[in-house]
Amino acid sequence: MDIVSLDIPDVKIIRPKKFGDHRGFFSETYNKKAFAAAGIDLDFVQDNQSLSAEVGTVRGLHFQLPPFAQDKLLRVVRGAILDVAVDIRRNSPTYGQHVTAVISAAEWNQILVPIGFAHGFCTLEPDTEVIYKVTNYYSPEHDRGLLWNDPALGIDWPVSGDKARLSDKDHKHPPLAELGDCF
Ligand SMILES: Cc1cn([C@H]2C[C@H](O)[C@@H](COP(=O)(O)OP(=O)(O)O[C@H]3O[C@H](C)C(=O)[C@H](O)[C@H]3O)O2)c(=O)[nH]c1=O
Repeated sequence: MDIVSLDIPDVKIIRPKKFGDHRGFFSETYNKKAFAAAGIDLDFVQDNQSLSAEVGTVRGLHFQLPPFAQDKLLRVVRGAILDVAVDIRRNSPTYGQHVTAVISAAEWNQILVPIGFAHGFCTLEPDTEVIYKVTNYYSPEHDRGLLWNDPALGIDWPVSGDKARLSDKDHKHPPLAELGDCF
């Protein structure tokens, strides 16, 4: 298993080993002991899966407030996404800054987005299927969002606002300037 930190080092890219043979492949996609040995000691309590049919589907930017804040370990089992994590930890030197990574079935990579980040992605291929583990349960009362295309974030999304496919909810999140203190 390889682990690489992104420019905001709390966000990491993990690539598990993939054992191929004439039948196909096998991969341990998560191993708590291996993660702990790499200094990532998290207890995941819920698995999520989403399918996005169209290229340019944007889900995000989402987070849950404490005490239901979530670390997320995300992978793509079909297709590809541009994944985005925005640092919204008020006292962080990288507050308001973001990192991106292409996460795809072909790359067989994963992204670890810790508590304190608003998370989202844009699909790069049709019928993209994402699976991710979270360290806290879903709590609608603590579910919050940040406006995906807030100019203040400077995120270079691969889709323009008029072409992106979003949920009604995701059109209405506040920009960073109106977010207040969350973490
Ligand atoms: C997140 C979640 C949602 N739901 C229900 C609530 C809605 O009725 C339906 C769709 O939820 P939503 O539109 O929030 O789904 P996404 O837009 O894919 O949200 C996710 O998108 C980005 C990428 C994230 O990082 C979050 O994990 C998550 O917010 O599933 C549940 O029942 N449990 C859950 O944990």
